[in-house]
Amino acid sequence: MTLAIETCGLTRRFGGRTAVQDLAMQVPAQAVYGFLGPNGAGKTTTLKMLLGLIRPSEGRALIEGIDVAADRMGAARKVGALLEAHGLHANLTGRENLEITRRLLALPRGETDRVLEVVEMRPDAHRRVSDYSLGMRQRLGIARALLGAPPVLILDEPTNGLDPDGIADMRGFLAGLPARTGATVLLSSHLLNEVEQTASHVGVIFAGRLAVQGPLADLTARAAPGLDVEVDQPDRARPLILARGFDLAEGDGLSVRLRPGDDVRAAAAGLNRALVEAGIAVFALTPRRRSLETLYRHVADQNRLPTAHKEAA
Ligand SMILES: Nc1ncnc2c1ncn2[C@@H]1O[C@H](COP(=O)(O)OP(=O)(O)OP(=O)(O)O)[C@@H](O)[C@H]1O
Repeated sequence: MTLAIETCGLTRRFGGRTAVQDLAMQVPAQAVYGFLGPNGAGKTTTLKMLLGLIRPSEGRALIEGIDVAADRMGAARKVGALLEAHGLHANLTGRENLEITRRLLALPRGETDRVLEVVEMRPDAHRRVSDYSLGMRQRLGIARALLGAPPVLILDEPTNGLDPDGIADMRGFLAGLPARTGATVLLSSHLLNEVEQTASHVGVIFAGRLAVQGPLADLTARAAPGLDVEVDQPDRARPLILARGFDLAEGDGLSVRLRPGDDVRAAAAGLNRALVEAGIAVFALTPRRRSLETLYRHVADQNRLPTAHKEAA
């Protein structure tokens, strides 16, 4: 497997505080890698180390095999980035903004039209950025990251602040980027739905440590199936469920976590019988599909941290 991004023992301390610890990230070429974690987990610090904007305290980061600390400019040539602060000039047009970067990078003239085409913004290129929606600004920021066709794109929360339509558009756009441009995409997010619908690979970071990583399909297949249980006496049902060897997830309601490999239908039938025999009325037993959220909740419980936000939309 060719790796577009690889980190070994990557660690960053701020004073006595460790923001990122011993990170071993592996992003295969042409993946869309969703880098997921709650606020303050260390995502931005990691991205900044990958971009050579801050130095690691220990360990190293490789972009397309180039050590970022040893050859910062060489590594930078392989990467296009979208960070939170765009630095777009609001009083210039979209095209003029791109032209500034194109000239700085000494790229051929046609490059601006090429990236405008990729983000489908040619019809709006002549308008001032001050008249753009947030979604259009994000796209223009991505167009700028695409200038020079770098093999790796690093995008920090690319759907931040977008409306539901904008989020859906951006997801489709990002998921299709590797096929359209051959690039590898690393995107950070605290939104599970976004990552589940966009990414081919996922890494979850908690308190500076990578808790899980791998192809999304493998990770969700590994997630234990679940059952949501609605009864008239949850307080009596709870110990009964635990006595049958199942776990209960934190939160409102009775969210039963089965064991990996458990048959959901057999577990539901057995649980239903036990509850009814105990005189508890069962209103509903709803299987929960294996999803990134199931896995995330499990890892979050193990790390005793709040779950990431579900999308409001
Ligand atoms: N320059 C800095 N000085 C001191 N502490 C810092 C600095 N930058 C980040 N930190 C700390 O490192 C930890 C990780 O922060 P980081 O911004 O990487 O998290 P994050 O996962 O990107 O969170 P968010 O989603 O909120 O941006 C936090 O505890 C943060 O306070």
